[in-house]
Amino acid sequence: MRKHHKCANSECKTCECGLCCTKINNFGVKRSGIDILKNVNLHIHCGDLTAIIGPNGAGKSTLLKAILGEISHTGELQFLDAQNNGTTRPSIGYVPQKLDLDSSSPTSVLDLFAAAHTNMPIWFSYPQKMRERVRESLARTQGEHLINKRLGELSGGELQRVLLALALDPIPHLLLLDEPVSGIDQKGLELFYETVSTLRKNYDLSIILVSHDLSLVAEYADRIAFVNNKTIECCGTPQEVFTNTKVIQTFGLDWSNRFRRDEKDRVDNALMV
Ligand SMILES: Nc1ncnc2c1ncn2[C@@H]1O[C@H](COP(=O)(O)OP(=O)(O)OP(=O)(O)O)[C@@H](O)[C@H]1O
Repeated sequence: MRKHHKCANSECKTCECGLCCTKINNFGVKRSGIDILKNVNLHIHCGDLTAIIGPNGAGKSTLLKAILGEISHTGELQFLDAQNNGTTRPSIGYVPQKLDLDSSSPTSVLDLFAAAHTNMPIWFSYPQKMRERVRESLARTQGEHLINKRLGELSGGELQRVLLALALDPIPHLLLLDEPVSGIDQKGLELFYETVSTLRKNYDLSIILVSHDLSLVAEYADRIAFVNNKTIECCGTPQEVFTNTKVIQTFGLDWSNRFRRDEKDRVDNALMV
């Protein structure tokens, strides 16, 4: 049983973490009358990083948006605490794949947090307490120094860290991350995976991460769900998923071709039992 750190579920004071669970039961999504997802079932335990992989257009982002309630779906989203009591809906933090920002806007990182947490007009000077809270939030993702920066001047990786800190304030039951496909270099991506991995341990977070980087997924994910043909075709540990025939066929997985030499070594190490 996983040792209790600090449960992501604020209502769950005594649980041994690893026992809270978010259940996606029989999800279906139609867009413009066409099925995008059908019969999707997934259970996510707190403290687990679950990566969603699949070919382009398979429905990975659609699944996140459906869980978030941004697009309508059939089926049920259920949160069960350690005593197996269902709550109506888990609280959800979300980091989108991209954000369209006006680079000339004067809005700062502090303004963004203030807008999310208060209804103070942004020309007010913020109380010291608010600044401290924002600094603390940003510290979770090593972003304290970004507090006074304008959003438009943040790099892709910095913006991702700010959005991650915002999604964690307050700590949600479930954290949804849609990995950016552009704007972040490999080093920035690795830092992001490391931060996410540490956060899930420290806060026993349930995390769903849509990813396009199979080697980082192999290294950091506890479980992987493979979305293909409108549903989850296979779900399990990295080793189970990356040795699944459908996954191998879909990604043309010949490790020696798919990954650079150094990446291949990392994947092979991550897959070793
Ligand atoms: N508003 C919409 N109306 C109709 N079809 C849509 C709409 N939005 C997305 N789709 C379709 O739904 C399918 C799934 O899209 P989605 O963005 O979820 O895929 P994805 O797996 O996240 O892709 P990628 O890896 O390229 O980011 C695609 O075929 C897409 O064209």
